[in-house]
Amino acid sequence: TAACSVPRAIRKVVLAGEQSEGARARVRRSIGTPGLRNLSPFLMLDHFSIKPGAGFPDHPHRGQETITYLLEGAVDHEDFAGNRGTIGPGDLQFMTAGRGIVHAEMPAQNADGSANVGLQLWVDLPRELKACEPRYRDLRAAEIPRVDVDGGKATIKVISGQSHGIDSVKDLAYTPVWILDVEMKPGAKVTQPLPQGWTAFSYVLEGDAYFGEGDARTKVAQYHNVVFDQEGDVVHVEADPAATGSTRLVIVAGTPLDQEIVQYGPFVLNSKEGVYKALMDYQSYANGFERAKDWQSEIGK
Ligand SMILES: Nc1ccc(F)c(C(=O)c2c[nH]c3ncc(Cl)cc23)c1F
Ligand SMILES: [Fe+3]
Repeated sequence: TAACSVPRAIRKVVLAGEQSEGARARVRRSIGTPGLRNLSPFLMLDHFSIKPGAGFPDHPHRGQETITYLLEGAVDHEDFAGNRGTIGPGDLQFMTAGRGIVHAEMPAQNADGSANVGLQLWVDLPRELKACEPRYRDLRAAEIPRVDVDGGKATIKVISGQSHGIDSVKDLAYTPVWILDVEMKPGAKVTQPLPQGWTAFSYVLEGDAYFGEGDARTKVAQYHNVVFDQEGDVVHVEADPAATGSTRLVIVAGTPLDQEIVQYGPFVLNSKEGVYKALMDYQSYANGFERAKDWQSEIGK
C-alpha cells in the first residue's frame, strides 16, 4: 500500500526585517539572524534590493556556496580570476566559493533606475569540500522547467529538485538543495513532497500563504520565513480564494550537514582555527587568495 504522506508541521515563523548591507544595499534577512540560526545546511537568506549606485563591492568568500536568484532587474558579477557575467530576471548563479573567491556583485549598468531584487541563499559546504576549487554555474530562466498544478491555478518553477514529475537541471550545487518557486492564483492548493529528513523552509515573496490543511492551516504573510519540522514528507500550501492578487513563495530544502559551523562573515569553516586561518590567508594572499593581491574589480569601483 502506498505510504500515506505525513505533512510537515511548522516549527517557527520569522519576519525578515529590513537592514542595510554592503554599500547602501537593503536586505530582508531571515536565516542568519539571531532569531534563525542553526538551520544546516542553510547559513543565510537575504531578500535583497539594490538600486543603481548601491551594491556589494569587492569582498571574499570561503567555505560556502552562494545561490543568487534574480527576481527583478540584473546583477553583474566579476571575480579575481577574471570571471564576469550578468544574471537577469529569472536567472540564477550558483557560486561555490570553496577555498576562496574575491568578487563584486553590482547592479547591471542598463538598470532603468528601478531596484534590482532577488534572493541570495548561503549554503554550507561539507568539510571535505571547504577547500575545493571555486566553481560557477549560471542557470538561465529559459533552462528552468515549470509545471502547472491544481488545474493551472498554480505554477511551480523547478529551479532545483523535483516537483509533480518534473526534474530540474542536475548538479547545480555540491550540497544537495531543492529550490521551488511557487506562484498561486487565489484558491490554489499545492501539495509538495520533500525529501525525508531534509531541512526545509518556505519564504513568502508576495501575498499571504496558508500552510497546512483544513482547520490546521496557518496564515503566513509576505516577507515571513516558515521553518518546517524535520518529520514528514509533504508541505501543503494554499492561497486564499478571496485573495485579490497572486501569492508567490519559494520552498527550499537541503541535506543537514553533521558538522560544526564556525562563521565570521563570509568565512564559514568548521573550527575557530579554520576561521582564523581564512582571515590570515585573505590578508596575506595565500591558500586560494593569491589572485586577490593587487586586484580590484572594474564593476565595484
Ligand atoms: N557584509 C557582507 C559580507 C560578506 C558578503 F558576502 C556580503 C554580500 O555580498 C551579500 C550579503 N547579502 C547579499 N545579498 C545579495 C548579494 Cl548580490 C550579495 C550579498 C556582505 F554584504
Ligand atoms: Fe558575494
